[in-house]
Amino acid sequence: ERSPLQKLLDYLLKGLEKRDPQQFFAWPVTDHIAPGYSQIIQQPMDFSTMKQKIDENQYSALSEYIEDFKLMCNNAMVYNHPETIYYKAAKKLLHVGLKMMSPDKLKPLHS
Ligand SMILES: NC(=O)c1ccc2nc(N)sc2c1
Repeated sequence: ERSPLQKLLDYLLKGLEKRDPQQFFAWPVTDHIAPGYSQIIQQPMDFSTMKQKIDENQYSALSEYIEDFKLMCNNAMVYNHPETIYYKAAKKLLHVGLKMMSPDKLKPLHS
């Protein structure tokens, strides 16, 4: 049932989740833990939602998946102030994640 793209996205998700050991990005952010979140962030995203979208074959290309990853990290850098651990974790995750998924890193898998 898993297409090659779904298998690639599963593999990349595992790599990205490893870089979020505190699980700040594992689940949807609630207004309970983050006051006013749903008013400030119009398009929430988290790893569990990305996993669900992989399983439901909602990604037709790696680029769409990378957009959700960037959305997730950027949301955290909008809602949280720069001095917070959440902002800092998001900034780091974004850079490490994009490096992981860069064309030169993925070329051997593509050939
Ligand atoms: N991903 C986020 O923006 C995020 C995650 C966890 C969390 N916990 C708080 N008390 S604020 C907060 C924000």
